[in-house]
Amino acid sequence: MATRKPLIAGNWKMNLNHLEAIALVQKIAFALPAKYFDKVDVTVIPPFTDIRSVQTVVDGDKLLLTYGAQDLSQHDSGAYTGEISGAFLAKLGCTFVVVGHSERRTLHGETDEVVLAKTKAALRHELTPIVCIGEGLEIREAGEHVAYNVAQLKGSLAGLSADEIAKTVIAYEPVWAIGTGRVASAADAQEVCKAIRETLAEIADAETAASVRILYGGSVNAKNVGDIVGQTDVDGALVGGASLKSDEFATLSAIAAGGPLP
Ligand SMILES: O=C(CO)COP(=O)(O)O
Repeated sequence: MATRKPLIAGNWKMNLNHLEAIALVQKIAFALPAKYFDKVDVTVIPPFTDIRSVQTVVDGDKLLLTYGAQDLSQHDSGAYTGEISGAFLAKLGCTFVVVGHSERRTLHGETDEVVLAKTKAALRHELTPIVCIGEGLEIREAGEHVAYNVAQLKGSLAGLSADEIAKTVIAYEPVWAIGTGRVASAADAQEVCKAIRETLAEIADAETAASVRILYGGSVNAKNVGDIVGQTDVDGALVGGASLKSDEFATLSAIAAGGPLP
């Protein structure tokens, strides 16, 4: 079976200006010595306006953490006021780009079709899309969460080749667990992440499914990350609030690396 290196991605959402971003990246780098990076990939996902500054710190200090963006346009250039091209993100040295976060799906009406188009745009520019899916509370309470996530995954990756799917990361983020402090149990996370991997085997192949990293997101912190990333099909976490605290983010990254604590 493929070995999947854990990935911890810090989604800063709309927090921190570019000066605050520089300070946070420096603090994370200080708190997380180089030795951890053999066992965990760590990335920060700041707002667009911070990325150039983050690039300067990462390159200047030769940091091992990577960075990415929270969204991109499905188009490469043109009359799309306010949109950001994947070409620009690639030029800034971004490794990852989040697509289809539930806040974009809900607040900006992004459908699976839009998420698919953005996933394709990311792949065109050699960015790794972190494709987000996740059910709301009503779906969970109705016990329909597995089928719902499988359908959302299929819609968001429809028509991609196995090679393209192999270049993605999938994030399962139950909407009811985001920013609420209500984390899914490790077993809840595993149930859906396992179904995601089985679906990847169906739409791509078993080898691809075994290689793709699947993250859990929703109220992840240093206390619960160990249990969550200990699950067979959970390969890391997409972290919101806790990614804004350097010590906590470094600690949870070290836990995902298998320790010891920094
Ligand atoms: O949405 C999230 C990450 O993308 C999760 O946010 P919280 O960790 O703040 O719940």
